[in-house]
Amino acid sequence: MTAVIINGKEVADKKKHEIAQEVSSLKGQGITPGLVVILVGNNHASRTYVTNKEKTCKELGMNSLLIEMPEETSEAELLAKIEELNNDAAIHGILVQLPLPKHIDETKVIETISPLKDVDGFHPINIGRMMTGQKTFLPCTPYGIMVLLEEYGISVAGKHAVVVGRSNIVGKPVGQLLLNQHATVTYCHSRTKDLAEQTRQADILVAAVGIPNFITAEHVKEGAVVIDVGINRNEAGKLCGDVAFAEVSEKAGYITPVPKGVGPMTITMLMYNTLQSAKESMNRK
Ligand SMILES: Nc1nc(=O)c2c([nH]1)NC[C@@H]1CN(c3ccc(C(=O)N[C@@H](CCC(=O)O)C(=O)O)cc3)C=[N+]21
Repeated sequence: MTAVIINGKEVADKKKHEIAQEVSSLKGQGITPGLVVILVGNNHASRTYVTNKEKTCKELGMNSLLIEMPEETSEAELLAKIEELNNDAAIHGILVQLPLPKHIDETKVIETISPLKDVDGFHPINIGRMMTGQKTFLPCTPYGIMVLLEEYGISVAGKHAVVVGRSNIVGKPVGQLLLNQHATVTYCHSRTKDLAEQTRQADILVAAVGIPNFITAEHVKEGAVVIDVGINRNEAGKLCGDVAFAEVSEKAGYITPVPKGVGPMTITMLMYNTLQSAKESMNRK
């Protein structure tokens, strides 16, 4: 089988167009969605994503504010900045780029962001709401994956989904969203015995490990849907995922490439969440 390549860039462009239209109508009602991105220190990889987020905000007619704080910023200073933004009515979304310098407690930072402005969907209140299937901000990468499946007409109910990786930002929540859509979900991780035996059961396989070429053809059932969440750099400095694309795309039914797969959807869902936040702020007035 030769896999259908899921074009994340194309789906992202379509969704962004819809978001831009809504932003424009919201502006007519006197409100412009505003996103703040806080970058602490100068992690090079973080900077490209941040630039991308700013560019997309502008494209969609939203306000974007980048706050750069030096590496030496204390935890107290960062928390004070977040409190200030929590109380700023012009700001609808607050994203603190992760990872943070080691002297800052990420959990504390995430818990300080108002759940009403937590467009990353990382606050424990929003995670709890997601788990119980209530309406809330969904984490952007998992949400983007669900939108890709929907756009390609891939049904989830009753399917066996296997998630490799159990991070708080991708692995755990994507498994939860798949479960909410009635999949049977298996989580695999570094302590899993005989990984390939597990992954070969997957109708839908999500790779969120952070190791290039970790998932090979032997891990994949013929015709499976393979979602690659990895963002790695190979020896040549080229962006690559967790899946050995050439060999797996000969066996899978559907596959997401890296780049132009899941990545563009992540930023798009961030914009979507920011738009929803702005709309909800109007309803509270
Ligand atoms: N609080 C927080 N929220 C995040 O959402 C967050 C974060 N911290 N820290 C870093 C990761 C990484 N991340 C990406 C977003 C888009 C692309 C993306 O658009 N990738 C393009 C290519 C970009 C390129 O060429 O470098 C693609 O896959 O086609 C990648 C990675 C969000 N993150």
